[in-house]
Amino acid sequence: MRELAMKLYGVIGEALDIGGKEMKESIGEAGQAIRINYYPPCPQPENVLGLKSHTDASALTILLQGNEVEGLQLKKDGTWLPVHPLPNAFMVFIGDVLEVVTNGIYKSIEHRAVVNSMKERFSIATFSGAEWNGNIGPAPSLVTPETPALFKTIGIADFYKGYLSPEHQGKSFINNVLRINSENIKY
Ligand SMILES: O=C(O)CCC(=O)C(=O)O
Ligand SMILES: [Fe+2]
Repeated sequence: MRELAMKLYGVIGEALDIGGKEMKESIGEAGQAIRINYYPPCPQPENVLGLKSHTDASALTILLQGNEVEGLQLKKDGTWLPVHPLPNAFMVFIGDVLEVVTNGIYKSIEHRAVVNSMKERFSIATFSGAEWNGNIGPAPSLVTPETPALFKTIGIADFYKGYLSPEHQGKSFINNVLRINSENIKY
């Protein structure tokens, strides 16, 4: 999974014309975490969420929908869209770290999981994140006089502290704290 994430950073760096090397250096020696989510059947699925709306703090999340039960939803233009599970396919999400590193060119995706009244569901998410001791900020080549830095550069430990603090919901940490001139942003 780590190798796959590193390959994807390389390809994203090429796509942004900054090269894979700078993209990988901006993320640093990527750390890995894994979460296995289990959603038991729920008799009143309309009253609960399996996982509330969030963006991942990772740079990239590689997700396997473990059985072929629908539950994952993505927010697009303000509407929740279901993601039909495909057998043997990984989903790749952009996380908040990659939004910051790409200076807002790649946007982290808001997603959630709903539950099913009859069927259990499980998913396996691997999170590829930034180096624990490093800093996180826009990749240097993506900051130019025409495209000034949209985000501050901060230590990754402070990044996770902010992401996890209870007063922040969804993308409010990167949008309200890390974003420079956040008053100009329309949500
Ligand atoms: O269960 C899913 O499909 C989503 C899991 C997820 O978003 C997460 O673990 O961060
Ligand atoms: Fe997630």
